[in-house]
Amino acid sequence: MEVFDTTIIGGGPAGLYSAFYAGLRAMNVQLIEAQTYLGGKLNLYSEKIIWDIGGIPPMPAGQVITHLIDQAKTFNPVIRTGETINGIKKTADGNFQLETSKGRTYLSKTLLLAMGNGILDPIPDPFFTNEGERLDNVHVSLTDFERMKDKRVMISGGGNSAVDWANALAPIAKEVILVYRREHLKGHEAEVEKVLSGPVTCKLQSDLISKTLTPDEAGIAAITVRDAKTGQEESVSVDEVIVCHGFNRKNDLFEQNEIGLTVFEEYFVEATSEAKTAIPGLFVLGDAAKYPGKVRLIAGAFQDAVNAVNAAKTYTDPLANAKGTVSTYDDKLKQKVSSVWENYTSEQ
Ligand SMILES: Cc1cc2nc3c(=O)[nH]c(=O)nc-3n(C[C@H](O)[C@H](O)[C@H](O)COP(=O)(O)OP(=O)(O)OC[C@H]3O[C@@H](n4cnc5c(N)ncnc54)[C@H](O)[C@@H]3O)c2cc1C
Repeated sequence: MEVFDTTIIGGGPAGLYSAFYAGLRAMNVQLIEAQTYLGGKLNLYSEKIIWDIGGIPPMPAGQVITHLIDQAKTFNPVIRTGETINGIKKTADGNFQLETSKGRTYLSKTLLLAMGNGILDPIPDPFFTNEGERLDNVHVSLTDFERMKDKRVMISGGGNSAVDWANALAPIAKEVILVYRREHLKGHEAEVEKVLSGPVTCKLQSDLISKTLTPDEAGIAAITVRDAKTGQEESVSVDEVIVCHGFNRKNDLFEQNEIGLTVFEEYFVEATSEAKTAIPGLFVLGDAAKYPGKVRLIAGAFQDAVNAVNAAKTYTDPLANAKGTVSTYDDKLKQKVSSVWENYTSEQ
């Protein structure tokens, strides 16, 4: 059976960038993603404009995913989607043996844990269903902005996602009404400030009491909102509803491994230094990692990926350059560099 130099668990920004970087370091790589699609959490906000990745012009997260996937494929790693790692052991000769949901077994010299907060499924809320049936105008994520044009959109929730959606939809929707049961919104200060001072109608410390369905009972036509401070109730008519109540996280791997992999603090794996964990050959990166100063952003995932790959590289080849400086004059890269250069000059 083929033994990979490294196996990356998770196909979000951390996993995808490390697939590229490990290829750059001449490693034999496989990446395994539980969902049937790549991109990790970016799929939850694929229409949101991302503007905080250095050197990349502002673009929707969906487009960032496309670029990440293209880059990840540069050195032809094996990429498997729709397959969950649900067991890890060590073999007598020191390799990791991975068991997957498809009943397959893979061998790998090192493991890069890029599993974010685990496999995410929206937390179900019966309020937004009709006798258990999903309603047509209720969404937990958006891939179709056009649909929101000139609509009255109610957002339920007050965390990062709710705040981001409110700001993103305000310029195109007829009205955005954000309802949150707490007093303060959570999220980046600038984004929260924008919601509070912009055109979004904010109903804080408010609860959703009851709903009126559309005549065909396929969607929600209006929601009664109660102001918890005054007790006043108001029926708000809506065209679309976005529910941002968080996600259930599945992280069975922490219970289903025989290598001593444990959760350090809720959903996180402790990195000792430069993405190293207490388990030799196992490295952690991206949102899954916990260490002082960890930044849970795409840019943070990229830095973790470089450190994790360099650590994995020197684990498999102790004589390899630990800092991972890769010259574009390297034989392996010459051809790629010249084709990039040709494309660039022909576009000028
Ligand atoms: C609403 C919202 C808005 C955000 N906006 C920004 C922004 O504007 N800019 C920014 O820089 N960051 C933003 N972030 C943060 C950014 O999305 C994360 O920091 C980034 O996605 C982390 O990447 P990751 O690869 O570590 O994890 P994830 O993106 O979570 O990917 C982890 C992947 O691992 C897979 N996985 C988990 N367990 C297994 C298993 N056992 N087997 C196989 N696969 C598994 C999961 O399915 C998932 O695809 C935002 C986050 C949210 C929620």
